[in-house]
Amino acid sequence: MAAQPVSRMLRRVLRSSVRSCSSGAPVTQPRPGEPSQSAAEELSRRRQFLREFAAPFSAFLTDRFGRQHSYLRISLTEKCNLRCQYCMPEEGVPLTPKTDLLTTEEILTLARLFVKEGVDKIRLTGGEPLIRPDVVDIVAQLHQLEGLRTIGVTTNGINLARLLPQLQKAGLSAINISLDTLVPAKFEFIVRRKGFHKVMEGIHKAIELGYSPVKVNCVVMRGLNEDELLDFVALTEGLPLDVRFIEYMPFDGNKWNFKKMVSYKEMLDTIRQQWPELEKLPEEESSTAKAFKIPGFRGQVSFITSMSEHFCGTCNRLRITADGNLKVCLFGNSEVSLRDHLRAGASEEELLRIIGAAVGRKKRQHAGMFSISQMKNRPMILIGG
Ligand SMILES: Nc1nc2c(ncn2[C@@H]2O[C@H](COP(=O)(O)OP(=O)(O)OP(=O)(O)O)[C@@H](O)[C@H]2O)c(=O)[nH]1
Ligand SMILES: C[S@@+](CC[C@H](N)C(=O)[O-])C[C@H]1O[C@@H](n2cnc3c(N)ncnc32)[C@H](O)[C@@H]1O
Ligand code: SF4
Ligand code: SF4
Repeated sequence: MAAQPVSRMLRRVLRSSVRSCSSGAPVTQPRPGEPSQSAAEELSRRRQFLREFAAPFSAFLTDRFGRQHSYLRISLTEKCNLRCQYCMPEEGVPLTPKTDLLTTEEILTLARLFVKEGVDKIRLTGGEPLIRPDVVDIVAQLHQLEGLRTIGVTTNGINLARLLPQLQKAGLSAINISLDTLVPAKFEFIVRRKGFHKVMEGIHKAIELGYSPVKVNCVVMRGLNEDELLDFVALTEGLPLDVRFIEYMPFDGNKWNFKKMVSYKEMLDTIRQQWPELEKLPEEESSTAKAFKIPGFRGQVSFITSMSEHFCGTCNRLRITADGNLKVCLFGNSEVSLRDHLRAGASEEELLRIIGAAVGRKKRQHAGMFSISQMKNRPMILIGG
């Protein structure tokens, strides 16, 4: 049951009006004598309108809790030029033989199918997506897909300054860069490789090329970098960055333990002690991050609170791993191989039925951090975030 083109258009217009509202664009002006409406009220009014009047979303991408999955994360590679402690074991991970990884054609075939069904945002991840030799070409081909509004990349930033001009020309619209410390020696310790200055160069290149905001992902770990929270916040005074502090999450081989996790509340307290004027901002309904700003600063800070306050209720994300598995939840170990079905010659309808069944089995929420830490899952590098 493919979504109708007109209803897709309507949905998109309405969604974009919700987005423009949540991103701080002007809201409806009050009539003379009426109280002015806050951005949050306006956002909630537009969402209500969207729920009531927008045409149905693809049934295959809608789960039993009514969540509509319009955001697809595709892992382009299992390899990486860094070895971050929180993501992978020092000795590396067993890699899938090349013949079992998705080819570029297979990635594009799947992307086309998902976009046809209503996915309007694709994020390329990895491993490190910018080490895939044809990444620029993949972005260019995705850019041709009608209905795809956002093409994003999450990168460690090492190859970014060099590749970003080409990626931008190819159609890359959003960029998230991982950086966990502002101290070069600590960088080497956390990621077990050199490259701090290249990442900084990548961040400045993204700003120079007009990406706004440039999101900086910072995984906060006790004893490692929680003492740098205020320095990261200070960075947003003069730069149009969205620094996103991420709670440390458990994955296979990353030695997670509760004591190393710094919770959202604790981070917020630390920042509020220095900047009591920190102000909450509205955000998109399905955002992974809670956003804040210090009045007068160019940038903002956010918190990705997967562990202490999950956001599963508004989840709109599906994942395809580099070896072609559809993973409906970051913390769920149930996967289905789209690669095998594709290679066996499955038709679009058959693929959609398989995708729909997997989405239908998606759980309401993740199992809680202590259960997750005991569960079998992939190492993060083989998922892609
Ligand atoms: N729990 C949970 N965490 C997620 C999910 N998607 C992304 N993250 C985590 O959020 C952090 C930042 O991920 P990004 O790759 O920048 O993606 P994003 O947060 O969706 O980025 P935007 O599209 O810019 O909102 C990483 O630690 C991801 O693992 C999700 O669906 N569930
Ligand atoms: C797995 S990486 C892949 C993309 C790219 N290599 C990068 O580092 O940006 C995607 C995101 O997941 C985050 N991440 C990795 N391991 C994590 C963990 N244990 N807890 C929270 N976030 C994690 C990274 O910081 C990064 O922002
Ligand atoms: S977080 Fe990204 S850069 Fe770091 S090891 Fe994992 S995939 Fe590589
Ligand atoms: S943990 Fe799973 S259900 Fe929750 S937001 Fe992440 S992907 Fe979605």
